[in-house]
Amino acid sequence: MTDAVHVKICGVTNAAAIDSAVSAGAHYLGFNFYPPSPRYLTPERASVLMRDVPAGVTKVALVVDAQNDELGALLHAVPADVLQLHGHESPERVAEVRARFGLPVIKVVGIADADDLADLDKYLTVSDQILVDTKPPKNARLPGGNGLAFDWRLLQGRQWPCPWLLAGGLTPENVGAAIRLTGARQVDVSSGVESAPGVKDAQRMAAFIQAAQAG
Ligand SMILES: O=C(O)c1ccccc1N[C@@H]1O[C@H](COP(=O)(O)O)[C@@H](O)[C@H]1O
Repeated sequence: MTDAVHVKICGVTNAAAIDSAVSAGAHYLGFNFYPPSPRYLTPERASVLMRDVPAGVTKVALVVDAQNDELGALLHAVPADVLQLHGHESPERVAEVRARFGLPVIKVVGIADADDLADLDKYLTVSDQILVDTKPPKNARLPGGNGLAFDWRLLQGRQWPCPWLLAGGLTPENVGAAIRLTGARQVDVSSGVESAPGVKDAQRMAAFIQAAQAG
């Protein structure tokens, strides 16, 4: 028997959403520190919410092209377990962040076509995990969290030497198919389990986790 698929619920913004996600079996919770996002939390607010996350659930701090002073202040304020780098961070920058701040790093790589998979390879030795997400369209307001899927067939037959998560436009309705097609053992979702931008829906989170683990 294989282990259950791990689910990351990204962009939780209040205690009720955290409770629902944890009760439903989320393995990771994502806290968003990108100010333009509807899921943005101030470090002060996030630190209050993160204190009550049970041990065993990984608290991920999502940042976009954050500089060292910003990261230092953030990690001084919040008890994050992992950093998610969701911007244009180079492999050298990922290595620097990991060494300087001493936390495991999830580097996000955006995929639109097969060429983007070559970029992914550059991060395999510097990142603890890779998050394979949809490359944002040029006119997108956000670098992620847009509810857009990429062609999952691009990942068929791929294997990487480090753990990875699949993201981008996942929903309770499509996550099972996405897992079957890609072989993902970890999935990440934000807008697909919301009733409005930034508002997590308890039923959709539970349905998503159930579908992923049945997947
Ligand atoms: O969710 C956001 O607002 C966000 C903002 C900036 C960078 C990343 C963001 N979200 C991440 O994007 C993926 C995919 O989101 P979705 O499921 O397609 O809505 C999500 O898993 C978050 O990690």
